[in-house]
Amino acid sequence: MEPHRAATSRGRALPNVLSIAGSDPSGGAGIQADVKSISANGGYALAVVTALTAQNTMGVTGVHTPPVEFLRRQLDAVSDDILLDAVKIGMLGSEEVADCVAGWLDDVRPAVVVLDPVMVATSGARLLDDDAVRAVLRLAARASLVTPNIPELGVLIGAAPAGSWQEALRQGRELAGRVGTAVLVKGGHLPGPRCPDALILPGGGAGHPGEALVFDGRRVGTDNTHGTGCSLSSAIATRYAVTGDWSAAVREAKGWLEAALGASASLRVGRGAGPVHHFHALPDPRHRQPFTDLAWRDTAGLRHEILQLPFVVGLTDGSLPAADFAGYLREDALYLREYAGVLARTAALAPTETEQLFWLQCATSCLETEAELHRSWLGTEPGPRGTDLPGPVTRAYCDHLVATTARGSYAELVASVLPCFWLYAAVGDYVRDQVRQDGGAAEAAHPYGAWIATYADPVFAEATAEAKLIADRAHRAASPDERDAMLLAFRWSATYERDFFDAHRGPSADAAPSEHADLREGVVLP
Ligand SMILES: Nc1ncnc2c1ncn2[C@@H]1O[C@H](COP(=O)(O)OP(=O)(O)O)[C@@H](O)[C@H]1O
Ligand SMILES: Cc1ncc(COP(=O)(O)OP(=O)(O)O)c(N)n1
Repeated sequence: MEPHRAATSRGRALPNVLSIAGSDPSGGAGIQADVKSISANGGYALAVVTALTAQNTMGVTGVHTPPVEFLRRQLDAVSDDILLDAVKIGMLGSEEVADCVAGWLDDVRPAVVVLDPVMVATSGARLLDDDAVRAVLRLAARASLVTPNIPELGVLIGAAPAGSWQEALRQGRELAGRVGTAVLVKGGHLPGPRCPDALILPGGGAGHPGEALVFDGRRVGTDNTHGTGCSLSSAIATRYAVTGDWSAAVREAKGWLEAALGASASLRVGRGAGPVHHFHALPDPRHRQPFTDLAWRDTAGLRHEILQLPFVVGLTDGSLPAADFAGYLREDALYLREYAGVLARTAALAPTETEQLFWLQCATSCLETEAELHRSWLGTEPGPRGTDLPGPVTRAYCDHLVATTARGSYAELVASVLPCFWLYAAVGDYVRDQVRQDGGAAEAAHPYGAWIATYADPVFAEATAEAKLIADRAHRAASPDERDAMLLAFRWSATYERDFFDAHRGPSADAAPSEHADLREGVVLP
């Protein structure tokens, strides 16, 4: 057996780790899982394919093994050129393939070899001929570590699969003694809430031959265990190449795999036993960008729709009927009253005094704007609470906001209140710019010119900018689930903003602009 040599990668950024294994086109096991696992654990992955399987999460439907001469060619091509810090061996399929790999190992003598003696897939499909077991044992004697699962361990020592952890450890010791190689006994196939693995070094880690170093772990409640053996052995090979320490390599690889199993539900691949999430530790690319960039891009379609709405077109070219504009202002006043309450609740959840004060000031200015809308534009005083009922869109929008306050996440709430600032400001800027493009005279003569001029309020623009900064800050501090919830909350509010504009175009939409001349300069609406 090749003595365990320390990793040769020290001084290089990443160790070169070669996987010699079969292909699983569904990506969860085999060489595809190995490449992901090596990469996720800090190695540079190389891959030599022993066999092709037709496979998905439900099972294996076929195996095709290319001529072994070509396998040897692949192996030589890699080792002639590249210094290998570790080799992981997976599915071999036949005695001929196993002997070909053994011959190459004898010629190249890589520093570290981890052998996962793949025999049967979780689905039950055979991935190794019966008469190839002896060839695998010959290969095991050339490896640094062998990682059989419970049934494979039984086959390798010619016994029935162990029915208990103690029995598995006994079998592991027997295998280590027979092949003179370290053995990792894996508890995945045994029942129970724990999922231990144990490392048995044939020479004994601390001078105790056959001593088992147990790595306890919890059993993750998932069916997504396709490729756990492939992923674990590749991760151990990589971490050993980095650390030069088997105990550290197993501990780190096992911890990584447990987290990959825990995150597997987020992948949703196939209908059977799904893959683990090899890259669970990488930040979700969606979350590396500021929330405001993500949310703005996410709602591009909605914003485009808003600018095409008859209400916005009519407001811009002055053709909006007075009744529709008045209806819009009335609903706006009702909305602002409830929105002020939502902002006050946002303030209550704010993590800093500065943010708390900001939301409270916004709530106050909403109530002032509501009063101003009534006095200057609608010719009424704000009525007592509950006397004037909002329309269905306003009701639904406010209910969405209030429901978000009830869920209690500050980040989600900030995302849900933001479109009212930002979309209103953006639509306002658009309308003002469109009207200005027609020249100052057109602006002065515009039936809604006085209203449109209010869009230029610098205080509101400042508040919008501050609300965006707060949303980005909350997003950075949020959990992945909360970040998803933020995006969804923003999208819902943006949808209601669109519907709010869309609700204010009545049957009088064809009316001539001259009917609205009385709206200029804040003249009281009917
Ligand atoms: N449900 C689970 N929760 C946590 N770890 C698991 C689970 N299933 C398997 N493992 C771990 O995955 C690795 C591979 O285990 P095992 O299923 O025994 O091998 P194989 O995938 O080769 O059949 C081991 O480290 C084992 O402890
Ligand atoms: C091509 C290929 N190689 C190996 C396996 C078995 O992988 P393993 O990690 O033991 O996981 P399960 O398939 O047993 O879940 C495979 N299926 N395909």
